[in-house]
Amino acid sequence: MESSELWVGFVGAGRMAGGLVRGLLQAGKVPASNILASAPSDKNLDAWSGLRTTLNLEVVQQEHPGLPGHQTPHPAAVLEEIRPAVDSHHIVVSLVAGVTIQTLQRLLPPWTKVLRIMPNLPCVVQAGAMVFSRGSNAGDDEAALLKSLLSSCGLCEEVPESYIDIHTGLSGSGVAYVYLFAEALAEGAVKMGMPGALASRIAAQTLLGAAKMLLETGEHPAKLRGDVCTPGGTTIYALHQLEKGALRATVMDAVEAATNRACDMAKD
Ligand SMILES: NC(=O)C1=CN([C@@H]2O[C@H](COP(=O)(O)OP(=O)(O)OC[C@H]3O[C@@H](n4cnc5c(N)ncnc54)[C@H](OP(=O)(O)O)[C@@H]3O)[C@@H](O)[C@H]2O)C=CC1
Ligand SMILES: O=C(O)[C@@H]1CCC=N1
Repeated sequence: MESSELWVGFVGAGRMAGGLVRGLLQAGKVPASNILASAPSDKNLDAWSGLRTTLNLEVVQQEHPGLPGHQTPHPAAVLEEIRPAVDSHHIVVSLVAGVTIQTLQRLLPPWTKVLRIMPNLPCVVQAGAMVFSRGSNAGDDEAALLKSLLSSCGLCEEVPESYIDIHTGLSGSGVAYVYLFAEALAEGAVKMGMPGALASRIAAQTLLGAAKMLLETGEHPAKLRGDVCTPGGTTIYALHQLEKGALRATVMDAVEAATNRACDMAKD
């Protein structure tokens, strides 16, 4: 499909939807004139300047698929609202954490083509990590279209739906754990006398470089970590402190807590 024929509508104009739009626009995948977003108020719409914004129903009444990105206690109200306008040519894509394909299909007309995605915020800089799963009416064409669109925002893999909550704990939320780590690194350097702005820039570059090496070498992180440890040198002293603070177990607990919360949100 030509990008000029493709319409993308966002029900909910929040931070994650905005991040995906920025990724899509930067990659030239969809013209700005073909993007529409709805919100119940205009408090977040400043970030959407240059794009059209409207009411929920109108997003779906246009000739384009929808990406419901709202954060409400439960999606039922929003899906009930848009349901009358959902047509067989729409592809409904949900990025709502914890809401299953079964729930989406139950709340939409039975023939609706439903896809569920879990993105993360670095989509904004086209370095996102996304997974998606398809509902029973979504076929190869719909999956390929979604993958081609989202690949412009970063890594995008189709996975069994059972992995989506895990991906939420690992990566959707995981971005925040990494920011916390970056902050802690920089604060350690500030404590030792380095100016904060410089320490933050160096912390960010350290994370970027370490991530790039992981991806480009394909090595296990333990191997790369070992390469940094000069025998009797600085790094092993620091790692000993991190192990005493149970960093590894704490991070594993964090992924588990976020994954379990995503599962629980399905029941809210
Ligand atoms: N932030 C992230 O990093 C990630 C978020 N997600 C998912 O994205 C979704 C949105 O999260 P996030 O962007 O952080 O949240 P935000 O609070 O930034 O955005 C939520 C948006 O939804 C709008 N909204 C609320 N109720 C309705 C409604 N009834 N109809 C239409 N729009 C509505 C809000 O409008 P208003 O502000 O005017 O009330 C707001 O613009 C969540 O489901 C979350 O699970 C997934 C992966 C990562
Ligand atoms: O915190 C949340 O619930 C959402 C989902 C993943 C990232 N943000």
